[in-house]
Amino acid sequence: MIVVKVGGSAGIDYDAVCADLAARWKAGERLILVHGGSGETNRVAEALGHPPRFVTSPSGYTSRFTDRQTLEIFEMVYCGKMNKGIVERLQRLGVNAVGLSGLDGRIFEGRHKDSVRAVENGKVKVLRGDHTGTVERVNTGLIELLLGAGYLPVLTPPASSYEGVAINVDGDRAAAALAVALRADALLLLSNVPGLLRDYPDEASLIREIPAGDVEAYLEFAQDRMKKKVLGAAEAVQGGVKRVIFGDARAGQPVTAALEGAGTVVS
Ligand SMILES: Nc1ncnc2c1ncn2[C@@H]1O[C@H](COP(=O)(O)OP(=O)(O)OP(=O)(O)O)[C@@H](O)[C@H]1O
Repeated sequence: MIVVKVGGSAGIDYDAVCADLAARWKAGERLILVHGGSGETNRVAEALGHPPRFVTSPSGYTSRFTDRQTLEIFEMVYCGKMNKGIVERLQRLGVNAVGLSGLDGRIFEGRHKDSVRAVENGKVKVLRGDHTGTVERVNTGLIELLLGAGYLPVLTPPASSYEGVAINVDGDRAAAALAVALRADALLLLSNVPGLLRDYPDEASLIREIPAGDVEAYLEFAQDRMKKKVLGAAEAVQGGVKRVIFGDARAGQPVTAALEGAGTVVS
């Protein structure tokens, strides 16, 4: 079983990702796709007059402040345009894909965090009304039901809180939780960069290998949102996933290339 997470940053070639996935699926490989949608969410939020707000925690992690209106825009893009766009591509390629969010059947479940600590103008502030959380539980029963019946699951945030409230969760860490829960052989984190760069944005500074026991030491090279990807990789290998690969989804055969070792391989 392979869990593939494809991001939502500018430059990602979803046609290439879906064509590669479809070929592998038809050859008999068991796959699950998790996707993001941050770039398009930012664009739509601006267009709707509710621009995105990113906050940085005292420990340096950046996240989207998700008030109720932002959550609704997030759902429009992630569960709507992005999810259905990917499902349509796969259907056209002859793969019976089913697109679901983490809310559906509580595929992804976690605790709702209503407030976030953010550093603004050098001061730590507590912002309330946030709809975020971290995936703590995965409904593997529903995923296995779909896979067992021949459907390729295409999953996206948000998740469900334990009270049934929609929460924005990091897609990379959700994919890591899924890979752990399903005892996946590999987790691919595909985005618009060749992998983890030692000297971002210099693409020649690609880090090719990271020893599984040492992932957190590489957090220092990741800026902003890349930090969550590195954290997700650490969680996956600690949870027993044998290989995590940060790969490039901009062209070619992104899934195959990553599985063949292009990108940053954590093992
Ligand atoms: N050291 C680094 N190496 C590679 N990319 C980095 C690094 N530091 C920061 N980045 C940034 O991290 C981004 C990838 O993370 P991001 O979460 O934005 O992408 P995504 O997974 O495509 O999106 P989504 O949140 O929609 O799933 C890259 O586009 C790059 O700009």
